Parts: sequence; structure tokens; C-alpha cells
Amino acid sequence: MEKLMIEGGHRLKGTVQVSGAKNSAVALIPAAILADSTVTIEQLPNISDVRILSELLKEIGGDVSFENNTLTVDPSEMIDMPLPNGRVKKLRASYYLMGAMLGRFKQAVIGLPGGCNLGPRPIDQHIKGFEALGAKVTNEQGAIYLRAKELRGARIYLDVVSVGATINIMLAAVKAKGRTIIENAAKEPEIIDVATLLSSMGAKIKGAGTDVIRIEGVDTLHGCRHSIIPDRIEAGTYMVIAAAMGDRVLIDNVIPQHVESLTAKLREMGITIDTYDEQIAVSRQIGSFKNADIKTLVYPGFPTDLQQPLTSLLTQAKGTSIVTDTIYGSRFKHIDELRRMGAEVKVEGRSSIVSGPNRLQGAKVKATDLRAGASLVAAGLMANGITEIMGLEHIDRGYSQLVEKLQGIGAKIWREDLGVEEREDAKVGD
Ligand SMILES: CC(=O)N[C@H]1[C@@H](OP(=O)(O)OP(=O)(O)OC[C@H]2O[C@@H](n3ccc(=O)[nH]c3=O)[C@H](O)[C@@H]2O)O[C@H](CO)[C@@H](O)[C@@H]1O
Ligand SMILES: C=C(OP(=O)(O)O)C(=O)O
Repeated sequence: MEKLMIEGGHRLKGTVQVSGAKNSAVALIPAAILADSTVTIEQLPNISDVRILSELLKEIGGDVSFENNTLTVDPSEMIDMPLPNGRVKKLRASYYLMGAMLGRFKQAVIGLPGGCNLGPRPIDQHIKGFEALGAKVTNEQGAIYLRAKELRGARIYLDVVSVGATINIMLAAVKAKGRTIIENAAKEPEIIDVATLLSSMGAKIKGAGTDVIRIEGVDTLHGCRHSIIPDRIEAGTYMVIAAAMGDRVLIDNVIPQHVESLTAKLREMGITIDTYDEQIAVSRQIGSFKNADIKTLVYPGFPTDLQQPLTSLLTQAKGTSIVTDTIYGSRFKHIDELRRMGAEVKVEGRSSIVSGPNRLQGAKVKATDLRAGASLVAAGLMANGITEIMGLEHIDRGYSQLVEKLQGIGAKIWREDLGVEEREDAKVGD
């Protein structure tokens, strides 16, 4: 077990290469189950969520290899093996095995997912969708059992705009008989990416990226080759870090439109941002920048996944900022840790209220979830002295080569083994 060490206060300069999108990857990989021949996915991020899902596909009989960020899956020998426990609990996106296995085998048993603890994360809309397609769904001892004689297309109106439910219903519906219409669908870029892969496999999908998705079921899906979109949340995290500490940091392999809500907010604060076709340059003129209020919304609104990293930047802004999370009202576990570093932040209901500017001091802190980890990394880079971040396993779920990428732009950051006492503490915290 390791911890992350950061010596803060160093200015950053150079180019950061963004990896493939975690939230696409974790849906594209299960989607391969639906094909009858080899699916190749290129430019995947080398993160633990991807490695765990690859192992899960092996567990159900897939012939899987993951080398040089390219995953090859031959799904032809897969079976409908129950997965009630084990690896499925280590990540959120194992719920996509439900839609994909239901679509292929007409049945599946999948343990309720893990992932970031952001307060309640129900999957009722996924289940509503599966049931509308004709599946019987039960929860038996923490695992979801799905069974269908056949899947028939249906009109499904989502009560809540949900990324996971939209993708899961697409996965279950592409091989159902007849037409499925998903209304009030989520519009995140990752949904378009999954629809692109499925279409390359022979699926008939229209409207991905709008709030009405139409699917005509087909009997078979074939293998294909697909290249994933860049990770807009990883790109956004580096933009925030560059805004705090960057002389000029070029973020390469990004679709600027995907991070527009962040770009607009940073410009409002007085940060200089230049956008190019696939790159964004972020520079901060020496001196203070302005406070800003943030409200997270579904895409194309400000992403909840960037709320936590941005809060660290707001500790350096002049004035009071209010960060309201309308998606996950209790996504504020990073605040206690930021306070340990000297930040003046309080939480009221669904909002955190940040007073700045406030010089942060290095401290021993713990990442409680993935983006809490990102916010602590950002804070550590801004702080005076050394910051030690525990809970690295959360960060490793979503940031490929974090240490190397930050070292590449001049950050003093490294991994260290935990001491005996720290190992014991980490076990107690599990
Ligand atoms: C693997 C993945 O892609 N994770 C992302 C995905 O999570 P995930 O797909 O789990 O998030 P959703 O879009 O489903 O959740 C949005 C909101 O809907 C609620 N909800 C969701 C489903 C449901 O059946 N019932 C329900 O009430 C949730 O509690 C939440 O308040 O989108 C989130 C919101 O952009 C991001 O933070 C996560 O990084
Ligand atoms: C919440 C996140 O991930 P997950 O849904 O996989 O837990 C995230 O990526 O910020």
C-alpha cells in the first residue's frame, strides 16, 4: 500500500496528455459482451476500473488482453456466470454488466455496485428500464437477479436524468425485439461514445446526445475497432491545477466543447484560457483571481465530478464562493480534509461555502473518494510544505499515470510505501 507525497508551491509548465475517458471506458468494456466476435478498444486509460472490468470479462469466459492501452475482447465463449460478489463491488460501473449480460443472455446476476460513496446512489431507473423491456428483476441478498424470456422494445421515460440508466438501457435494448425509446435521457459525451461503439457493432441507435434516444433492436452484433473519447474530467482536473499553479500548461487530447462549462467559469474568475482544436492552454497571471459560484448540473452544465477539484482552486480566490451540488447533495467529504490544510470552508445543506484567499499548508489527509482525491492533489500542489495523501486506491480508479503526468510539468510529487502504523490506520478506515 502506498501514499501520495507532494511538495507544494512549485510553478508548473509544459504539456499534459489526457487519457481516454474513464466513464466511457467502463461502459465500452461491458458493451463488448454483446458482440459475437472480437471487439478492440483503443486509447483506454490504464486505471484500476478498466483493469477490474477486464478481469470480470475474463471471469465470464471472455478471451481478453490489455496491452498498450488497447483492450481486445473475444466474447464468443462467454457464459452467463453469476457475479454476486467479489470484483463487482470494487467499482460503480459494474452495473453495466447487468444491461450487457441481460441483452446477450436474457439473464444475469450481478452484485450491487461499489464506486465512490457520494451518499445514496440508487439504481431504480436502471431497473425500471430493464423491467419495461420485459425482465423480471429481484434483489436477493445484495445481488440483482435479472431474467427475461425475451426482451421487447419499450418506451421508457426516465424520472431522473441518469447517465448510468441511459447507457444500461441502451445496452439491454440494442438486441431486444422492436423499438425502444428512452425519453429524458442523459446527454453526456460518454453516452454518444457508447452509442458510437454499439453502432459500429451493428446496432441501430439514433439521438444519442439528445434527450430522446431511439433504438431499433437487431438480432446480432459483430466485433469492431473503436477509439475512446478523451477524459473531460481528467482534462478539467489538470485545468484546475494549471489555473492555480501554471505558468502555462498545455492540456493535450481534449475536446474543448466537453469542458466548456469549466472554461467559462475559469475565465469568469480571471484565468487565461486559450482553446485550440484538441488542446487547451491555461495560464494564471501572478496575483489574485476572483471568486465564483458553481452549481453542478447534468451535461452540458457544470459536472459534479469537477466540483471537488474546483473547490481547492476557490480557496485561492479573492472573496466568498458558493459551490452547490444538485446531483449529489452530500459530495463534500473532501471539505474536512481541505480544512486540515487551512482552508476556510463550511458546508451548509447541498453547498460548500469557501472563503479566500487562504494560504494552504501541507498536512496528512485522506482521499475518501476519487474526486476528493483529485481535490487534495490540487490543494497539495498549491500548499506550503509537504502533503501526504492516503486512500490512493480511490485516485487510482480514475487517474492514469497521475504522478508521471504531474512530474512532467514540474510538480514535486511521488508515491511512498505506507509505514506499519499507517497500514494499520488504513485497515481500520476500510
Ligand atoms: C461510471 C460513471 O459514469 N459515473 C458517473 C455517472 O454516475 P451514475 O451513472 O451512477 O450517475 P447518474 O447520472 O445515474 O446519477 C445522477 C443522479 O440521479 C440519481 N439516480 C440515478 C440513477 C437512478 O436509477 N436513480 C437515481 O435517483 C443519482 O442518485 C444522482 O443524483 O454520472 C455521475 C453524474 O454525472 C458522475 O458523477 C459519475 O462519475
Ligand atoms: C463518481 C465517480 O465515479 P463512479 O461513478 O465510478 O463512482 C467519478 O468519476 O467522479
